Amino acid sequence: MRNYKIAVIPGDGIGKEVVPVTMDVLNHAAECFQDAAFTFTEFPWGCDYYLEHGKMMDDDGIEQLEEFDAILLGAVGDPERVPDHISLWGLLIKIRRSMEQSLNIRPAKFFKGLASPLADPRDFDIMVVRENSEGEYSEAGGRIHRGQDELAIQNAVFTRKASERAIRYGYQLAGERKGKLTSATKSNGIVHSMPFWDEIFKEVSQEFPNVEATQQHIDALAAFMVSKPHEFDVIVASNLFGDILTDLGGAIMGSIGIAPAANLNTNGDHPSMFEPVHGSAPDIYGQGIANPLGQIWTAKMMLDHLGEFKMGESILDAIESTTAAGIKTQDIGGDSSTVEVAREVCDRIKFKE
Ligand SMILES: NC(=O)c1ccc[n+]([C@@H]2O[C@H](COP(=O)([O-])OP(=O)(O)OC[C@H]3O[C@@H](n4cnc5c(N)ncnc54)[C@H](O)[C@@H]3O)[C@@H](O)[C@H]2O)c1
Ligand SMILES: O=C(O)C[C@@H](O)C(=O)O
Ligand SMILES: [K+]
Ligand SMILES: [Mn+2]
Repeated sequence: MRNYKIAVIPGDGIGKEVVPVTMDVLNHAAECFQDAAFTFTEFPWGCDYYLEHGKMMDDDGIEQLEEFDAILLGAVGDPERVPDHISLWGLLIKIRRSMEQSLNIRPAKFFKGLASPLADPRDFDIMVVRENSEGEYSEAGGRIHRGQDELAIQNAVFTRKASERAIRYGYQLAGERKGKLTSATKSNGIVHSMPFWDEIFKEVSQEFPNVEATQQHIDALAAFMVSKPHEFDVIVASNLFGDILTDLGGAIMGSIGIAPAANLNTNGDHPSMFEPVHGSAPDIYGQGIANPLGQIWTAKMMLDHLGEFKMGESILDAIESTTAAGIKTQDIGGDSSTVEVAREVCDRIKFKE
């Protein structure tokens, strides 16, 4: 019996609704397969914790997380009560950076049984590799003066090391898939970091002669993701560009409530973290209507990461068969609750040899 220790951080808002049902799905899959089990340890960190303790997580929170095989996170943010930059940098981004989760892998694929808002979505299957450690998300900069002379400077940071790491991963992944890699750039407007990114994209292409490499300015690329998503395979993007493209990826699938993400630690020194692309959705929190499929899909990504491929596949199959049967939350045109959808996914998990 393989036993996995999973740290669970539901966080804020609908994170507290979609995470518990995902633990049910994982437990259910473990019962079906009989050869692996999960021990979940829950952490109460988030905005409630901040308002009580003045910090988003324990001071030694990162050390506490080190002993786990993986982290399952819901969402962080309660913008009415805590400024978003405080909550995200105090928990989500803190974990991503301290645990060197330098890549954020986010799929977007055509889903059976889901009405995409696109008139002709075709059978698209995209993987976005988002650089997850630097770029436009940087603490370098500051604010000076007050009043009419006040100014803010925000520096983007692009290192050769992190850019190369994301781009090389993109090439490798494309090589294992359809062999097409698109780099999101903006080197017509952003004159230092983006030409640098493009140069690295070109250099690394030499190692992958079988991958068809294209670069596209982010504005046009965003439009193409809507007009011809089926032409993409892997897209590699800086932190902010990848962030934006992956909400778009969720939207063209049918809802951002479906899209999952894997924050991968690639040096093996720390656990990786699995969370949906969406946030805490304060507008629907508390109604029991949040779509749990994005979070449940993160369980599949976590299982792949742990080497439990069959179990992961069985969860994705169960998700697809649930939507195909029309059991869906409101955001994708159904009337089922979070709990009903998750229960249906559990019931549809089948053992695979
Ligand atoms: N990784 C994260 O934890 C993360 C990601 C994005 C936003 N946030 C935070 O979440 C808070 C809200 O941000 P936002 O409103 O920009 O983005 P959001 O993703 O929370 O919500 C955007 C819209 O999508 C809907 N939505 C999101 N997830 C859904 C689901 N599972 N089912 C049905 N509908 C869903 C919401 O109701 C809302 O209308 C902010 O504090 C923000 O900083 C956190
Ligand atoms: O900008 C971020 O990384 C936070 C959130 O929008 C996400 O996509 O995880
Ligand atoms: K999230
Ligand atoms: Mn985002």
